[in-house]
Amino acid sequence: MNTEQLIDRAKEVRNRAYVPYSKFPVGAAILMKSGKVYEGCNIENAAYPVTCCAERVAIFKAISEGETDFEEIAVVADTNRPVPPCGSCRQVISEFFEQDTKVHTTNLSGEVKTLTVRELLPYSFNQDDLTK
Ligand SMILES: O=c1ccn([C@H]2C[C@H](O)[C@@H](CO)O2)c(=O)[nH]1
Ligand SMILES: [Zn+2]
Repeated sequence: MNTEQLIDRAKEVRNRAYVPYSKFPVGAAILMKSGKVYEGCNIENAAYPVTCCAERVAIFKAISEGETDFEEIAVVADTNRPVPPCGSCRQVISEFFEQDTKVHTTNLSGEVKTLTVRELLPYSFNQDDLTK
């Protein structure tokens, strides 16, 4: 599975987004080190803050299946620039991915901007901060 194929999987799952409020579908696909792929789309709610982003849906699916070895993630939306993951997702990505893991942000025009987790969320709060 190459990056292009992973982006295609993100585009596919984007079609299953539940977005009656924002009408802004997002898709995410994660390649695990095992070769397995986990997909996620954003799922909204009438109580708006209950919404879960595509990235977190995909990550939580993997974690709940006992898979923790993340290789790379692709995120896609219909945006003018490659879609940047929100702050909450950056924090969750940072919790579970190695800091040099690649995050491929993309849009439907085919633009791809690849960042590392570290670049996406520098100076992150993490579990080391919990113990002095
Ligand atoms: O990277 C992003 C950015 C936004 N959203 C979702 C949240 C909400 O459902 C909609 C508009 O913010 O897009 C994602 O899923 N991922
Ligand atoms: Zn998010």
